[in-house]
Amino acid sequence: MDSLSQGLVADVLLRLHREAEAADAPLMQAMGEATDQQGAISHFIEAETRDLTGVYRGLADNFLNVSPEFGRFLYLCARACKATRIVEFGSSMGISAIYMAAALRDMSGGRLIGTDLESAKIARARANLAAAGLDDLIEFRVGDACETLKAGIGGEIDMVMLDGAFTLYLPILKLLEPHLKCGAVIIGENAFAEGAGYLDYVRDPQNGYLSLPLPFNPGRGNELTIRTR
Ligand SMILES: C[S@@+](CC[C@H](N)C(=O)[O-])C[C@H]1O[C@@H](n2cnc3c(N)ncnc32)[C@H](O)[C@@H]1O
Repeated sequence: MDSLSQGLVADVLLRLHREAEAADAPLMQAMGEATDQQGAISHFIEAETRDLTGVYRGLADNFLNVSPEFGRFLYLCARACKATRIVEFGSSMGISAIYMAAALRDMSGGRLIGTDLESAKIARARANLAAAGLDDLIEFRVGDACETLKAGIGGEIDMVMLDGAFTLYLPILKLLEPHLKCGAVIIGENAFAEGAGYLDYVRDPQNGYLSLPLPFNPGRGNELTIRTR
C-alpha cells in the first residue's frame, strides 16, 4: 500500500506544493537570479550566525519545503529502514513531515517528532497533517530544537531529517546521537560545507557514520548518512 500515489495524502500534498510554490515564488526568483550561488549560501550562513531567530522570523510566511522528488525520497527511506521513530529538525508548514508520516501510516504506525522555531508555522503544520489524516502520528515541538529535543525522544531513532538552520546540523546530530539506532538513516537537506562542520563530521568514518551526497537537486546540499555503530 502507498498513500503517495492516490487518495487524501496525495491530494493534500498536491495542494500544499501549489500553495508553497505561490508563496515562495518571489524568494525563489531572487535566489535563482543570484549569479554567485556559493556566495549567496555563504551570505545566508553569515546572516544566520549573526541573528538566527531574526532570519527565520523574516521567513515565517515561507514554506521553504522539500521538492516532491525529495519528499518521495524521504518516504522511500522511511519505508526502507522500516522506521517507527523519526525526528525532524525544521518542519515549517509540515510538507516533509507529511511524506514521512505517510510512510509510518503505510507500515504499521510509529512516531514522528517535528520541530520548528515559529509557532505560527507549527500551527499550520498541525492543520496540514490533520487534513492529510496523519496528525495522530506526529508530535510537534515549538521553539529552538537545540532545547526542545532535550526533552527526550522516547526510544531509539530510526531516521532523522535535518532541514533547519544550516549552522545547527552538527549540534542537533550530536544531541540525537545517543538515541540513534545502528543503521539509522540521517538525511541532510541544505547540508553545506560552510555549515559549521557537519559534513566533515559525518564523512569521517571514525565518528561512526558513512555518508555521501545525493545526486538529485544538485546544489541543494543533499546528503545521505548512515549510523554505523
Ligand atoms: C527549510 S525550512 C523546513 C522545510 C520543511 N522541512 C519542509 O520540507 O516542509 C527550515 C525551517 O527550520 C526552522 N528552524 C530554523 N532554526 C530552527 C531551530 N533552531 N529550531 C527549530 N526550527 C528551526 C525554520 O523556522 C524553518 O521553518
